Amino acid sequence: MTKLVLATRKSPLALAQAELVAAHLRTALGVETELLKIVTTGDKQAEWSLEQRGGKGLFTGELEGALFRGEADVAVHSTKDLPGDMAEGLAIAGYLPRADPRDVLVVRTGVREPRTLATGSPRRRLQSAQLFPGVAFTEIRGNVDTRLKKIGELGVADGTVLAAAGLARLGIASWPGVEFRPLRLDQMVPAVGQGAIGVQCRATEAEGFATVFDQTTARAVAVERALQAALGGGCHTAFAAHVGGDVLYLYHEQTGRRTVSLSAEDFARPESAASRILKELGLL
Ligand SMILES: NCc1[nH]cc(CCC(=O)O)c1CC(=O)O
Repeated sequence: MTKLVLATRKSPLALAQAELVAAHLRTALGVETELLKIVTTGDKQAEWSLEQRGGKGLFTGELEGALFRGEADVAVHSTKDLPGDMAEGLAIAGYLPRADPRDVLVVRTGVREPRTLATGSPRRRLQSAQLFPGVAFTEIRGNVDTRLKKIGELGVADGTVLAAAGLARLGIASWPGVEFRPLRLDQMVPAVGQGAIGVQCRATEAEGFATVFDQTTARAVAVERALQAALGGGCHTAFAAHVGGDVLYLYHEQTGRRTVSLSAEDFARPESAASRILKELGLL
């Protein structure tokens, strides 16, 4: 097989994720890869509020374009940033084994209970407000290290919330001036696909990757993404779903946090499972 061109964003986290996929493809397929680094709209607009502008596909659209035009063979994404409905003609080739899916509360050293949190994510804001009644929120943008500096050095807020997987992939186990406190799945339900690196390809080539990626992650993420698609919301609605083993953790602003046991049949038919579960919760 010839070299595969792998499209990735240029952020440090995206590059770390692309290297993991490149290494995996080398081991699994014996194929070498070449990185095509792309600056996406989301990267250029660091000062925008994602909620105000609508975050859908901001980090993924340009990578998908490279696949369509044949400039890249695969695109690497944080599954969390992938819109629920995939562009026609593209498919998920698969996922790397999911890393720690939890969110981590990052607080300035010494802060016991944060009174201000810097996060723009409605999912994190609403769930944090239940953990810390009365907490106030501010926006925060930028790469993970910028965010950590804003809390530890600049004190723009008492804390923020970050994905454990992102911190781990950047090799950040500690940071000056802050403490990391991982939140349990039942305290802060992770975003759909959080911790899973997704590999996208042209639909016509998906079969070639059938046995290359992680089936357990695919099975879990299929249910999470089916729920997201059925609700029709992008990544910036206050909705969260995470499947760990046979348990679905769900958060919706109308229902709060819920857990649902999943059957083998649910995993075999994620779309039917999603609509049944959402109907039972009164969300459809
Ligand atoms: N919102 C940006 C984003 N997209 C994916 C991750 C982390 C890595 C992952 O979830 O796989 C992050 C950073 C964060 O939310 O802390």
